[in-house]
Amino acid sequence: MSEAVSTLDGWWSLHLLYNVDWTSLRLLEDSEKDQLIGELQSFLERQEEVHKNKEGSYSFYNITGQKADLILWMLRPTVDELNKLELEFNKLGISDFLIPSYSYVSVVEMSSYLAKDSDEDPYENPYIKGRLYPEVPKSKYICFYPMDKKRDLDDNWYMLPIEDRKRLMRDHGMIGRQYAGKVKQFITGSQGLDEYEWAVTLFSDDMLEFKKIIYEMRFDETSARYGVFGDFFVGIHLPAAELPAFFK
Ligand code: VOV
Repeated sequence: MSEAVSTLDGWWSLHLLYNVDWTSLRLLEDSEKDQLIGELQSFLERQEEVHKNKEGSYSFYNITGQKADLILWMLRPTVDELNKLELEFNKLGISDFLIPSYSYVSVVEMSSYLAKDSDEDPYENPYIKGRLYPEVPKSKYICFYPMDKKRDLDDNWYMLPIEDRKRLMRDHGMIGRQYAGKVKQFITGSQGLDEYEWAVTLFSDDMLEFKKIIYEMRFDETSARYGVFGDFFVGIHLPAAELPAFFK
Protein backbone atom coordinates (compact mmCIF):
# COMPACT_ATOMS: atom_id res chain seq x y z
CA MET A 1 0.00 0.00 0.00
CA SER A 2 1.25 3.51 -0.82
CA GLU A 3 1.79 5.86 2.08
CA ALA A 4 -1.10 8.33 2.45
CA VAL A 5 -0.20 12.01 2.56
CA SER A 6 -1.17 13.97 5.64
CA THR A 7 -3.00 17.28 5.22
CA LEU A 8 -3.53 20.48 7.17
CA ASP A 9 -7.14 21.56 6.96
CA GLY A 10 -8.40 25.10 7.36
CA TRP A 11 -11.66 26.90 6.78
CA TRP A 12 -14.66 25.11 5.31
CA SER A 13 -15.65 26.14 1.82
CA LEU A 14 -18.98 26.37 0.01
CA HIS A 15 -19.28 27.39 -3.64
CA LEU A 16 -22.88 28.21 -4.62
CA LEU A 17 -23.75 28.88 -8.26
CA TYR A 18 -27.06 30.19 -9.58
CA ASN A 19 -28.77 31.16 -12.79
CA VAL A 20 -31.00 34.23 -12.60
CA ASP A 21 -34.64 33.72 -13.61
CA TRP A 22 -34.66 36.89 -15.72
CA THR A 23 -38.16 36.21 -17.10
CA SER A 24 -39.78 36.25 -13.65
CA LEU A 25 -37.60 39.09 -12.39
CA ARG A 26 -38.68 41.28 -15.32
CA LEU A 27 -42.30 41.10 -14.12
CA LEU A 28 -41.47 42.87 -10.82
CA GLU A 29 -41.96 46.60 -10.23
CA ASP A 30 -38.73 48.60 -9.79
CA SER A 31 -39.57 49.21 -6.11
CA GLU A 32 -39.91 45.43 -5.53
CA LYS A 33 -36.56 44.85 -7.25
CA ASP A 34 -34.97 47.58 -5.09
CA GLN A 35 -36.07 45.75 -1.98
CA LEU A 36 -34.62 42.41 -3.14
CA ILE A 37 -31.37 44.07 -4.18
CA GLY A 38 -31.08 45.95 -0.87
CA GLU A 39 -31.55 42.73 1.08
CA LEU A 40 -28.84 40.97 -0.98
CA GLN A 41 -26.53 43.98 -0.50
CA SER A 42 -27.01 43.74 3.29
CA PHE A 43 -26.17 40.03 3.13
CA LEU A 44 -22.95 40.81 1.23
CA GLU A 45 -22.11 43.63 3.67
CA ARG A 46 -22.37 41.12 6.53
CA GLN A 47 -19.96 38.85 4.61
CA GLU A 48 -17.59 41.80 4.22
CA GLU A 49 -17.70 42.43 8.00
CA VAL A 50 -16.81 38.78 8.70
CA HIS A 51 -14.01 39.02 6.09
CA LYS A 52 -12.61 42.21 7.70
CA ASN A 53 -12.73 40.60 11.16
CA LYS A 54 -10.84 37.60 9.71
CA GLU A 55 -13.58 35.24 10.88
CA GLY A 56 -14.15 33.93 7.36
CA SER A 57 -14.07 35.18 3.80
CA TYR A 58 -16.22 35.29 0.65
CA SER A 59 -16.44 36.38 -2.94
CA PHE A 60 -19.28 37.22 -5.34
CA TYR A 61 -18.81 37.09 -9.11
CA ASN A 62 -20.89 37.23 -12.30
CA ILE A 63 -20.25 34.03 -14.29
CA THR A 64 -19.65 34.36 -18.04
CA GLY A 65 -21.54 31.85 -20.20
CA GLN A 66 -24.75 29.91 -19.64
CA LYS A 67 -23.63 27.42 -16.97
CA ALA A 68 -24.50 29.99 -14.27
CA ASP A 69 -24.95 33.73 -13.73
CA LEU A 70 -23.64 34.10 -10.17
CA ILE A 71 -21.11 32.43 -7.92
CA LEU A 72 -21.04 33.02 -4.18
CA TRP A 73 -17.99 31.50 -2.48
CA MET A 74 -17.99 31.46 1.31
CA LEU A 75 -15.35 30.29 3.80
CA ARG A 76 -16.00 29.71 7.52
CA PRO A 77 -14.34 27.89 10.45
CA THR A 78 -17.05 25.18 10.53
CA VAL A 79 -19.30 23.48 8.01
CA ASP A 80 -22.20 24.13 10.41
CA GLU A 81 -21.79 27.88 9.90
CA LEU A 82 -21.75 27.42 6.12
CA ASN A 83 -24.87 25.29 6.32
CA LYS A 84 -26.64 28.09 8.26
CA LEU A 85 -25.40 30.72 5.83
CA GLU A 86 -26.75 28.75 2.89
CA LEU A 87 -30.16 28.64 4.60
CA GLU A 88 -29.96 32.39 5.27
CA PHE A 89 -29.18 32.98 1.59
CA ASN A 90 -32.04 30.71 0.49
CA LYS A 91 -34.43 32.81 2.58
CA LEU A 92 -33.47 36.11 0.90
CA GLY A 93 -36.20 37.43 -1.40
CA ILE A 94 -33.84 37.33 -4.40
CA SER A 95 -33.48 33.56 -3.99
CA ASP A 96 -37.01 33.17 -5.42
CA PHE A 97 -35.43 34.37 -8.66
CA LEU A 98 -32.25 32.28 -8.49
CA ILE A 99 -32.11 28.77 -9.93
CA PRO A 100 -29.38 26.62 -8.33
CA SER A 101 -26.98 25.44 -11.04
CA TYR A 102 -24.03 23.95 -9.11
CA SER A 103 -22.62 23.74 -5.61
CA TYR A 104 -19.42 22.45 -4.07
CA VAL A 105 -18.52 21.52 -0.47
CA SER A 106 -14.84 21.31 0.49
CA VAL A 107 -12.27 22.44 3.05
CA VAL A 108 -9.10 24.49 2.54
CA GLU A 109 -6.29 21.96 2.29
CA MET A 110 -2.50 22.02 2.39
CA SER A 111 -0.74 18.75 1.80
CA SER A 112 2.52 17.84 3.51
CA TYR A 113 4.34 16.78 0.30
CA LEU A 114 6.63 19.80 0.46
CA ALA A 115 6.61 20.36 4.23
CA LYS A 116 9.96 20.69 6.00
CA ASP A 117 10.63 18.58 9.10
CA SER A 118 9.92 20.71 12.17
CA ASP A 119 8.85 20.35 15.79
CA GLU A 120 6.64 23.44 15.73
CA ASP A 121 2.85 23.24 15.56
CA PRO A 122 2.12 23.97 11.87
CA TYR A 123 -1.23 25.50 12.83
CA GLU A 124 0.73 28.23 14.69
CA ASN A 125 3.00 29.04 11.74
CA PRO A 126 2.00 32.49 10.33
CA TYR A 127 2.58 31.48 6.68
CA ILE A 128 0.52 28.30 7.06
CA LYS A 129 -2.22 30.17 8.96
CA GLY A 130 -2.42 32.65 6.07
CA ARG A 131 -2.92 29.75 3.65
CA LEU A 132 -5.46 27.82 5.78
CA TYR A 133 -7.54 30.85 6.80
CA PRO A 134 -7.14 32.99 3.69
CA GLU A 135 -8.31 36.48 2.86
CA VAL A 136 -9.93 35.95 -0.52
CA PRO A 137 -8.91 38.81 -2.86
CA LYS A 138 -11.35 40.94 -4.84
CA SER A 139 -9.50 40.43 -8.12
CA LYS A 140 -11.32 41.29 -11.30
CA TYR A 141 -11.74 37.63 -12.39
CA ILE A 142 -12.43 34.22 -10.87
CA CYS A 143 -11.91 30.71 -12.29
CA PHE A 144 -13.39 27.77 -10.39
CA TYR A 145 -13.38 24.05 -11.21
CA PRO A 146 -13.35 20.70 -9.46
CA MET A 147 -10.75 18.03 -10.24
CA ASP A 148 -9.54 14.52 -9.44
CA LYS A 149 -6.24 12.68 -9.64
CA LYS A 150 -6.59 9.65 -11.91
CA ARG A 151 -7.08 6.11 -10.56
CA ASP A 152 -6.67 4.05 -13.74
CA LEU A 153 -4.77 0.77 -13.75
CA ASP A 154 -1.79 2.25 -15.62
CA ASP A 155 -1.98 5.78 -14.26
CA ASN A 156 -2.98 5.64 -10.62
CA TRP A 157 -1.85 8.62 -8.51
CA TYR A 158 -2.87 6.81 -5.34
CA MET A 159 -0.60 3.86 -6.01
CA LEU A 160 2.53 5.96 -6.63
CA PRO A 161 5.19 5.81 -3.91
CA ILE A 162 5.10 8.99 -1.81
CA GLU A 163 8.61 9.98 -3.01
CA ASP A 164 7.33 10.08 -6.61
CA ARG A 165 4.30 12.14 -5.60
CA LYS A 166 6.58 14.56 -3.72
CA ARG A 167 8.73 15.02 -6.83
CA LEU A 168 5.67 15.60 -9.00
CA MET A 169 4.18 18.11 -6.57
CA ARG A 170 7.52 19.95 -6.42
CA ASP A 171 7.46 20.29 -10.23
CA HIS A 172 3.83 21.42 -10.05
CA GLY A 173 4.72 24.07 -7.46
CA MET A 174 7.64 25.33 -9.61
CA ILE A 175 5.25 26.08 -12.48
CA GLY A 176 2.78 27.70 -10.09
CA ARG A 177 5.49 29.95 -8.66
CA GLN A 178 6.08 31.52 -12.09
CA TYR A 179 2.57 32.94 -11.78
CA ALA A 180 3.21 34.63 -8.43
CA GLY A 181 1.58 38.06 -8.44
CA LYS A 182 -0.51 37.13 -11.50
CA VAL A 183 -2.69 34.22 -10.29
CA LYS A 184 -3.74 33.50 -6.70
CA GLN A 185 -4.74 29.87 -6.10
CA PHE A 186 -6.92 28.30 -3.41
CA ILE A 187 -6.99 24.51 -3.17
CA THR A 188 -9.84 22.98 -1.19
CA GLY A 189 -10.07 19.23 -0.60
CA SER A 190 -13.38 17.42 -1.05
CA GLN A 191 -12.52 13.72 -0.69
CA GLY A 192 -15.71 12.22 0.77
CA LEU A 193 -17.45 15.62 0.70
CA ASP A 194 -18.36 16.20 -2.93
CA GLU A 195 -18.16 14.69 -6.40
CA TYR A 196 -14.48 15.36 -7.13
CA GLU A 197 -11.40 15.28 -4.88
CA TRP A 198 -10.45 18.98 -4.97
CA ALA A 199 -11.82 22.34 -5.98
CA VAL A 200 -9.44 24.83 -7.53
CA THR A 201 -10.41 28.50 -7.18
CA LEU A 202 -8.15 30.97 -8.97
CA PHE A 203 -8.18 34.78 -8.97
CA SER A 204 -6.48 37.18 -11.38
CA ASP A 205 -6.85 40.67 -12.81
CA ASP A 206 -6.27 39.19 -16.27
CA MET A 207 -8.57 36.38 -17.45
CA LEU A 208 -5.94 35.22 -19.96
CA GLU A 209 -3.62 34.23 -17.10
CA PHE A 210 -6.07 31.42 -16.20
CA LYS A 211 -5.72 29.95 -19.67
CA LYS A 212 -1.94 30.36 -19.58
CA ILE A 213 -1.37 28.67 -16.19
CA ILE A 214 -3.83 25.83 -16.80
CA TYR A 215 -2.45 25.17 -20.28
CA GLU A 216 1.15 25.22 -19.06
CA MET A 217 0.27 22.83 -16.21
CA ARG A 218 -1.36 20.40 -18.67
CA PHE A 219 2.15 19.65 -19.99
CA ASP A 220 3.43 18.89 -16.50
CA GLU A 221 3.20 15.22 -15.53
CA THR A 222 0.95 15.84 -12.51
CA SER A 223 -1.81 17.26 -14.71
CA ALA A 224 -0.85 15.63 -18.05
CA ARG A 225 -0.96 12.11 -16.64
CA TYR A 226 -3.12 12.34 -13.53
CA GLY A 227 -5.39 15.40 -13.79
CA VAL A 228 -9.12 14.82 -14.41
CA PHE A 229 -11.26 17.93 -14.59
CA GLY A 230 -14.89 18.89 -14.04
CA ASP A 231 -16.65 21.92 -15.48
CA PHE A 232 -14.83 25.24 -15.53
CA PHE A 233 -16.63 28.40 -14.38
CA VAL A 234 -15.11 31.83 -15.02
CA GLY A 235 -16.56 35.20 -14.04
CA ILE A 236 -16.15 38.89 -13.31
CA HIS A 237 -16.19 40.53 -9.89
CA LEU A 238 -19.63 41.84 -8.93
CA PRO A 239 -19.33 44.40 -6.10
CA ALA A 240 -22.47 44.97 -3.99
CA ALA A 241 -22.70 48.56 -5.27
CA GLU A 242 -23.14 47.28 -8.84
CA LEU A 243 -26.10 45.00 -8.05
CA PRO A 244 -28.79 47.53 -9.14
CA ALA A 245 -27.15 47.83 -12.58
CA PHE A 246 -26.83 44.04 -12.77
CA PHE A 247 -30.41 43.13 -11.85
CA LYS A 248 -32.28 46.02 -13.50
C1 VOV B 1 -0.65 30.04 -8.64
C2 VOV B 1 -0.18 28.90 -8.89
C3 VOV B 1 -0.03 27.65 -8.09
C4 VOV B 1 0.93 27.35 -7.15
C5 VOV B 1 2.06 28.25 -6.66
C6 VOV B 1 0.68 26.00 -6.70
C7 VOV B 1 1.49 25.33 -5.76
C8 VOV B 1 1.08 24.15 -5.18
C9 VOV B 1 1.83 23.43 -4.16
C10 VOV B 1 3.17 23.91 -3.61
C11 VOV B 1 1.10 22.33 -3.80
C12 VOV B 1 1.50 21.23 -2.78
C13 VOV B 1 1.37 21.66 -1.37
C14 VOV B 1 -0.05 21.98 -0.98
O1 VOV B 1 -0.29 23.17 -0.69
O2 VOV B 1 -0.91 21.11 -0.98
C15 VOV B 1 -0.11 22.36 -4.57
C16 VOV B 1 -1.12 21.41 -4.45
C17 VOV B 1 -2.15 21.32 -5.38
N1 VOV B 1 -2.35 22.09 -6.49
FE1 VOV B 1 -1.32 23.73 -6.99
N2 VOV B 1 -0.42 25.50 -7.34
C18 VOV B 1 -0.89 26.47 -8.22
C19 VOV B 1 -1.94 26.40 -9.11
C20 VOV B 1 -2.69 25.23 -9.27
C21 VOV B 1 -3.58 24.97 -10.35
C22 VOV B 1 -3.87 25.89 -11.51
C23 VOV B 1 -4.12 23.73 -10.16
C24 VOV B 1 -5.04 22.97 -11.09
C25 VOV B 1 -4.23 21.96 -11.89
C26 VOV B 1 -4.49 22.08 -13.34
O3 VOV B 1 -3.78 21.41 -14.13
O4 VOV B 1 -5.39 22.80 -13.74
C27 VOV B 1 -3.59 23.22 -8.94
C28 VOV B 1 -3.95 22.00 -8.38
C29 VOV B 1 -3.43 21.59 -7.17
C30 VOV B 1 -3.95 20.44 -6.44
C31 VOV B 1 -5.16 19.62 -6.86
C32 VOV B 1 -3.17 20.28 -5.33
C33 VOV B 1 -3.32 19.19 -4.25
C34 VOV B 1 -2.67 17.95 -4.80
C35 VOV B 1 -2.48 16.81 -3.86
O5 VOV B 1 -2.31 15.68 -4.36
O6 VOV B 1 -2.51 17.00 -2.63
N3 VOV B 1 -2.70 24.14 -8.45
N4 VOV B 1 -0.08 23.44 -5.43
